[in-house]
Amino acid sequence: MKLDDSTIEKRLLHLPDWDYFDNALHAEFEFENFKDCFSAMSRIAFECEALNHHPDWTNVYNVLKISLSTHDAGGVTDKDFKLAQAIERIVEPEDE
Ligand SMILES: C[C@H](O)[C@H](O)[C@H]1CNC2=NC(N)=NC(=O)C2=N1
Repeated sequence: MKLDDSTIEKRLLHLPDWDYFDNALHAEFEFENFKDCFSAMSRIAFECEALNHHPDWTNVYNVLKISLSTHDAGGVTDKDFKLAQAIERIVEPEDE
């Protein structure tokens, strides 16, 4: 079920790397180099398969841009927050 804007904004208070616009959650992560970036991407890919939920993402060298939305629902759902949290645990483990 698509979440409403105020629910999304409230839940984003716990995810400071993420913004909400264009009906999706967005984050950008910068790594030391391509190897570190792609390594994080492959770890994220396993989480996506486990959750059966997949990001729109782009990678240029050491930068990873991720957008999360639930295509079937036409907006942001709990699945997107679950995946955003899983991505945070991979990319920013020291924040846990
Ligand atoms: C059949 C399968 O469950 C769907 O295609 C899933 C897979 N991953 C998905 N990922 C995202 N981001 N949105 C979806 O609607 C979606 N649907």
